[in-house]
Amino acid sequence: MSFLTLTNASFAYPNGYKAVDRVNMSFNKGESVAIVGQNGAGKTTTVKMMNGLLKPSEGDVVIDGWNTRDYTTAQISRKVGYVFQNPDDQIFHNDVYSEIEFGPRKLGLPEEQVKANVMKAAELAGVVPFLKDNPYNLPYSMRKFVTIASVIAMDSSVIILDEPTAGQDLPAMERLANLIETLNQEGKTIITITHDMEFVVNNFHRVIVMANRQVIADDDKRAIFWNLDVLERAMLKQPHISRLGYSLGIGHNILAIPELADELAKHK
Ligand SMILES: Nc1ncnc2c1ncn2[C@@H]1O[C@H](COP(=O)(O)OP(=O)(O)OP(=O)(O)O)[C@@H](O)[C@H]1O
Repeated sequence: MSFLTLTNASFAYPNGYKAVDRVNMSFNKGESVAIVGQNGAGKTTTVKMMNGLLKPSEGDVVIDGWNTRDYTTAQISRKVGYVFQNPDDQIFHNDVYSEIEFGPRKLGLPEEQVKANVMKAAELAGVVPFLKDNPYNLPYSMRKFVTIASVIAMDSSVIILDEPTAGQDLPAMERLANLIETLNQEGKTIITITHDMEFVVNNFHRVIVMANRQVIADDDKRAIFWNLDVLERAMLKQPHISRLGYSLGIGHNILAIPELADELAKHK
């Protein structure tokens, strides 16, 4: 049985706008999944239903046997952590250490465990040198890692990263890749929302495509990035290497540079 399941889940905002319409998706432990689609497709609304920040107007969201209707967001955050798109919507402490320790402390973990969780999360996110700093004295890109650390410190089974690559440089992208791999290896499910198809190719296995408030495809990344009909419907582009292969008329399933090199060698 899946760890997290959305069944015909819809959500309408208080102004009546239906942002998500009968979405079905499910996730197992240890998966890495990217949710992609145009702005306004309903991605953020969907993931906010996964950690109880929003409760479905219709349908169900069930996490590890818990229907989110029956639990508070604080209770659900033990199982599913959500890193906000904008770190400034999440940060509310005056120093990085306090920001990261807030979650595990709220869980009532023993003091030693809180410390261990904070240090592990801070190391993975690369924020150890800034633990005493005020988060608002750090650049935006580093504030994002502070919020990632504060969710990792909760040790939830599922971690959702909403647009983690926005404004990040190469070392930061490497740090992100490393933390995703480490958490996946620990059996955690990592779900991201992103517009960065290279980030998807390099770090995720499965891709869910949303368009116009619904899921239009859910498959292995290779199948998605070579389904040109789905990409067109969602107004998405293939990753660079796939596009190059496509325009050269070779390798109708390639995603990575070594695969393109192999194909080119065959055509010499
Ligand atoms: N609080 C709100 N009240 C009313 N409508 C909202 C609210 N928040 C979002 N919406 C609308 O719901 C739709 C879906 O928004 P959502 O943020 O889920 O999309 P998204 O796919 O995540 O897009 P983005 O990539 O821009 O974050 C958008 O049209 C948005 O304007």
